[in-house]
Amino acid sequence: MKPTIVLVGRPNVGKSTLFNRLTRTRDALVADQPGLTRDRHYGIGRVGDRDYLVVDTAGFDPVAKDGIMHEMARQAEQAIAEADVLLFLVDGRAGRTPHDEQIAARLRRSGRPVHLVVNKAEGLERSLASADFHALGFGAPLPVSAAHGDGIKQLIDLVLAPFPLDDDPQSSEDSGPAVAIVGRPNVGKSTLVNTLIGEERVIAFDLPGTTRDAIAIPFERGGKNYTLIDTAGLRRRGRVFEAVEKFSVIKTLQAIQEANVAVLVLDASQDISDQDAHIAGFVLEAGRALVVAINKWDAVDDYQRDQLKQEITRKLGFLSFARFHQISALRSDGVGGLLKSVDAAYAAAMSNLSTPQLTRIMQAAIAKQAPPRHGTSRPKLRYAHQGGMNPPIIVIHGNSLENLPTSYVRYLERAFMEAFKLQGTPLRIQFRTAHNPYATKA
Ligand SMILES: Nc1nc2c(ncn2[C@@H]2O[C@H](COP(=O)(O)OP(=O)(O)OP(=O)(O)O)[C@@H](O)[C@H]2O)c(=O)[nH]1
Ligand SMILES: Nc1nc2c(ncn2[C@@H]2O[C@H](COP(=O)(O)OP(=O)(O)OP(=O)(O)O)[C@@H](O)[C@H]2O)c(=O)[nH]1
Repeated sequence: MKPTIVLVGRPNVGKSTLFNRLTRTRDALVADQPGLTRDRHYGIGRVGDRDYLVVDTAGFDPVAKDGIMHEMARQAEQAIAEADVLLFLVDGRAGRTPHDEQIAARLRRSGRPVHLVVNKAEGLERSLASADFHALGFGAPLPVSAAHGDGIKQLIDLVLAPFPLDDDPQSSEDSGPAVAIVGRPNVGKSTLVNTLIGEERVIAFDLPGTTRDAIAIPFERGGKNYTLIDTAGLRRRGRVFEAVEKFSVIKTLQAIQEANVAVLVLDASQDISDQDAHIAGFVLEAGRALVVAINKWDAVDDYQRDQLKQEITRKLGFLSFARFHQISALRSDGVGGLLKSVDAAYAAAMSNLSTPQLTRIMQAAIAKQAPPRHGTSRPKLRYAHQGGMNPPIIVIHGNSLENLPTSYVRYLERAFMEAFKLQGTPLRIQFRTAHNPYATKA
């Protein structure tokens, strides 16, 4: 499972700046998707070859006692409890403050590994930047500049060293696709799990070795095998599964990462909320295959159904690659169809795309619409091959590819999606230019 890094520190020390820096590479992958707004507090990131989740507790002031500040404090507490690593940020320019000391005392009680990070350290002498902060009692402070990017790679290498490198989810023919059922609180996730995999369909499963591991529950339906990925504390209580822990964004993100296919559950009786859109955005960022279940369809009238359809188009337009199903988990309506789409999305995500075919489709797309000129030159696309699965990655080689506008990249994406019928999975295109073999754009 990918480690979760949680950023804590008093206001203005640079937590959001560090969060943005740590999630920037992933940002680029999903930039310019119409309608997609990113969650400013939870993200997926990669530095070097390390993938991780990162949580910014910005605005979650752990010392506040009531009101909105209290709710934010509650979220910060939850994030601290679920962290694999805490980064305690302080301001190298402002020096140590009483507020830093309060936070230090709180973090010491958390029992989680804490690294003290001195931000805004650019241009400061290393010893000067650190001396004052030793007294906080977290060992040698690590100087960084979130704004300039200094010391970030070293920081990540150091704090993630104890965690094994984690591959993307693997599936075998025996266990079938790994499926995560995700959605905000109360949309009917537990009900859907029970409808899908009611007692008789569950194959024996082991509880995880450590609390960090996700639980994988194998089940069989319609003669096919699936594995349900659950990190949200789903436990068997007698005949049914029940969520024993409260909703957790971190655990939702972890489940998405561990799965081949995410089923996003929406509640037809409620408006589409930012939280729905954010969870959908994570699926896209993680590159997972996706099926959307509009649940509680039984509980809404025609007018509400119409309204909901419009809202989905408006707020979740960036999910046009996915299939939507109207279901009632409670009445077990539409669940078979949902699973068929899970199978199809999984197959699309795992497609083998042959080099000659990819190159042919690319050339046909270029013949129909050439890439726009950039200055005096025109980007030249030479050939394409597959660079990965789940999501399918298409690597295009050529010249001046860094000058391709995003709109043209989207055009190519659509051409590949249509030609290979890749419904249900996002697709990534990476570019390798002769001058700069590592430039990527998506
Ligand atoms: N000099 C310098 N300034 C920085 C650095 N990182 C952040 N800042 C500045 O510090 C200020 C606060 O940064 P934020 O990232 O908003 O701080 P924050 O901790 O998220 O603040 P809250 O959202 O209030 O919790 C901004 O003006 C940033 O530009 C840095 O590495 N060097
Ligand atoms: N009318 C109707 N109600 C449903 C349906 N599915 C679930 N519900 C109800 O919605 C409520 C929430 O269902 P849960 O399955 O507990 O929702 P959840 O998403 O697991 O909730 P959390 O555990 O809080 O994340 C319960 O009262 C269910 O009975 C449905 O298809 N139709």
